Amino acid sequence: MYRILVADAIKPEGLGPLSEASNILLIQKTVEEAANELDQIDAILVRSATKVTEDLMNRMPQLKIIARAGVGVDNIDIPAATKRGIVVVNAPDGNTISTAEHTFAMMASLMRHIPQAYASLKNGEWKRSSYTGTELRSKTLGIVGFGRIGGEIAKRAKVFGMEVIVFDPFLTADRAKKMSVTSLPLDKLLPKADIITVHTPLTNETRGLINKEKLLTCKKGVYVLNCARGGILDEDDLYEMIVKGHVAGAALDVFVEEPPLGHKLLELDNVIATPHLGASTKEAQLNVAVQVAQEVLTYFEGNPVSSSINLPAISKEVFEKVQPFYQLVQQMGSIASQCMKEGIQEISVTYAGESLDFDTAILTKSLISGFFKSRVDASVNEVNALLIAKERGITVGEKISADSLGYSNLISLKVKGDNRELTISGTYIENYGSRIVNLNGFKIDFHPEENLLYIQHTDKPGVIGNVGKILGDHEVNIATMQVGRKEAGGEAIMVLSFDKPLSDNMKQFLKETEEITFMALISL
Ligand SMILES: NC(=O)c1ccc[n+]([C@@H]2O[C@H](COP(=O)([O-])OP(=O)(O)OC[C@H]3O[C@@H](n4cnc5c(N)ncnc54)[C@H](O)[C@@H]3O)[C@@H](O)[C@H]2O)c1
Ligand SMILES: O=C(O)CC[C@@H](O)C(=O)O
Repeated sequence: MYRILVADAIKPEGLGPLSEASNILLIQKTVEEAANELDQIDAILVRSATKVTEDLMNRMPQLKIIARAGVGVDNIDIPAATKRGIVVVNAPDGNTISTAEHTFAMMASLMRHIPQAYASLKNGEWKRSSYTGTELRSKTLGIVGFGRIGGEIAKRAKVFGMEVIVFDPFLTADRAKKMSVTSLPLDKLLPKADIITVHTPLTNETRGLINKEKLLTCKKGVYVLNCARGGILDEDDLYEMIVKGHVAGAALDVFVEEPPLGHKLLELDNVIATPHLGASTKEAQLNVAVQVAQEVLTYFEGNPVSSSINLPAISKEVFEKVQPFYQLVQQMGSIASQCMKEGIQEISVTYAGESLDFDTAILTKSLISGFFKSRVDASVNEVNALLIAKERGITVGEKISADSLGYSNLISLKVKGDNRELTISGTYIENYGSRIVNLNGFKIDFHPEENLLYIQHTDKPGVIGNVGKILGDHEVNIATMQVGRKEAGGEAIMVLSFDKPLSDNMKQFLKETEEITFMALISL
């Protein structure tokens, strides 16, 4: 049974797939309310209120996945989660439209003083001339951060007859052209814009991105908006620039500290604000809940998730292509690791064949996690596998080869240890499953079963019979046996599978067969 803590207000209708699953228990409590059961929690679902710090993660030793019902993950300590092998997923586009619409509503309200006029009217006043506004038409809108929300705002601005200029260091010329916007460096955008709205994530680079120095390069009378994350617009600098009359007004949905109780910016008449409402619509909340519920379910079904922050992003089409190889590579990594019980310097994997024609990074991570699971512990997964390899000074390489040796797909692994090397190749055959087709240069063909014994020996009459006899004498039933050799009388291998795990003692008995040069018990 997986225990999932729903720590923030997430729309229950969206959690249907989780509440219907028989192996999942949903616990709707805050972290404080669940204090006594944190050590049993497998997944946590949050919005922006709960801060998932390293300390909180330490109180949750079983935690496997953190799901953010929204976009921004600045309330989650991603490096700490990655180190622990905890997958972090979000709902990247479920609230895009709502936030774009909210930003637009804020912009119109700011330019027409709607909140101030409303408050005045409610106060019994009728001050029409005090609230003369400015049209949006023909104004230049500067969008800083041109991702999903930035793009939706541009579409709406164009319909209002605005000119749109954007700054985003990762924007391609192609997307700028498709969206009919002018892409400019930040220092060129700022002096041109009548209104500036920021839509970047909050990172070390974007914290304070728009500060006093930058605001001074803007037109006198510029309007600014922040419906992304508190701190992208430096709050102290913004306050000063408004008070000095350089900035005409600001619209803020987000703050460095939330709630921003007693914040000096809220005292200014030309600052309008909402309490982080960008994503607060029925539609967005349902969308994000459905998206994260599906991701968590996918994860607990043992399948790769599609919107992880600390794993490579993977589309539905790629997911379908990856799935057949996902377990095969983990098993290959695990076999290699159990056959190479020594210090490892290098692991390299080669992908060949048409059915492996996708970004194989996720497979390499899965393979490396399989390699480390038997060495480190079960908390190794695709999230932290490469980090663990790096920490241990192991180089991981990935190559694509045109030669799949006649297979429709072929994955080959080479592990270089302090004293030996090991190679292993596997393939996935539709309707037939995973096969290991080469081990240490020996052609072979076996299905990676749960309990295996790998023996390398001199090719002599009686060796196979002797191994069978020793196992039989100890009441061990052989389920399958595959043999391979390069040439008669040279080195040969056998791979045996069993219904039950083989005890370590059996290795001692088998070692008496002097032709055996190497042996490894493998459990998958
Ligand atoms: N107010 C709300 O309720 C609410 C709701 C949803 C999202 N958000 C926030 O809105 C922001 C944007 O969300 P999104 O879904 O559009 O994200 P996105 O990832 O689609 O877009 C962000 C864009 O910022 C760009 N960027 C990154 N670093 C930059 C830099 N240094 N300078 C300029 N551009 C940079 C990226 O290239 C990307 O195109 C995020 O901060 C998110 O947390 C707020
Ligand atoms: O949970 C919320 O309402 C805020 C969501 C928003 O800030 C986001 O980043 O998705």
